[in-house]
Amino acid sequence: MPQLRFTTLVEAPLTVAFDVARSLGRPWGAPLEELVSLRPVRDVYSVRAGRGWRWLTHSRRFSATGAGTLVDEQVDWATSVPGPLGRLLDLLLRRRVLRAMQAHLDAYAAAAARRALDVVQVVGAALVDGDRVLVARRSGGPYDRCWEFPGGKVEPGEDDLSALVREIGEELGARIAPQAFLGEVVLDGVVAGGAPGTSTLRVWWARVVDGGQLTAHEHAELRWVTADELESLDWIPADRPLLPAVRDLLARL
Ligand SMILES: Nc1nc2c([nH]c(=O)n2[C@H]2C[C@H](O)[C@@H](COP(=O)(O)OP(=O)(O)OP(=O)(O)O)O2)c(=O)[nH]1
Repeated sequence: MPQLRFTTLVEAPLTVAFDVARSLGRPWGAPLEELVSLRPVRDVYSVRAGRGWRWLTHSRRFSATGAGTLVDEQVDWATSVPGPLGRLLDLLLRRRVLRAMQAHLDAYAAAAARRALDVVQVVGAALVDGDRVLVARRSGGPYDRCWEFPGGKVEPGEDDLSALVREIGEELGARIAPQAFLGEVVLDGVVAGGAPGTSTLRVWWARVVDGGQLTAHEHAELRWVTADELESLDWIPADRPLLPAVRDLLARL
């Protein structure tokens, strides 16, 4: 069965990458049927009886990376003509799909990066020391007394890692070295006046580099916990999907 794959790295959080992809539509002239829509990680569309094809499906997977959202797309189709004529038709369709997707993806990546500028992002650190990770308890606001990853909002023009280093300096009085990207979750609450479900929290594994004492300048409490203690804490609910990645990290180190 003919098939083409495409990979695009979009400078936008998962939610923006997904929402912009959907608002732009698909580069096919025929009506689309939505088969799957799992915001913000996956969707699948199909087109029936288009020009020259019997059917065509277009699936996308959106995954978080430290550099933005990776969008993996796959287009599968079947032609209605058998034999050599069918093979020729397939070649023509392949060229058409390639051209349509390339134009679509260039416009898409640019539109998502532009939209990302309007969405305030949150970054957090999973600070590890030995077999423990630092968790911080919020003080005040809608998540009063809930546990979270220390961090905060990325300021306009700032990149994620600079924001992370700055926030941890302000909140804990410590200098950190980010090590690796751990994961991204959708925040269902309002962040900086934005629509609920638009901002995401992106968390990096990090180490404290200056070896000094950590001080809770903005939190009610700081605690170093083991992997086994993680689940039982009263976390901000949106953070929970990140806990398996933190457990894995602690098991690996
Ligand atoms: N830092 C952090 N924020 C989280 C987590 N989970 C979660 O939903 N949030 C939400 C709570 C807030 O709505 C938002 C972060 O805002 P913040 O108040 O910590 O940011 P900030 O330090 O930049 O604060 P400010 O400018 O408002 O003073 O993200 C988490 O694990 N860590």
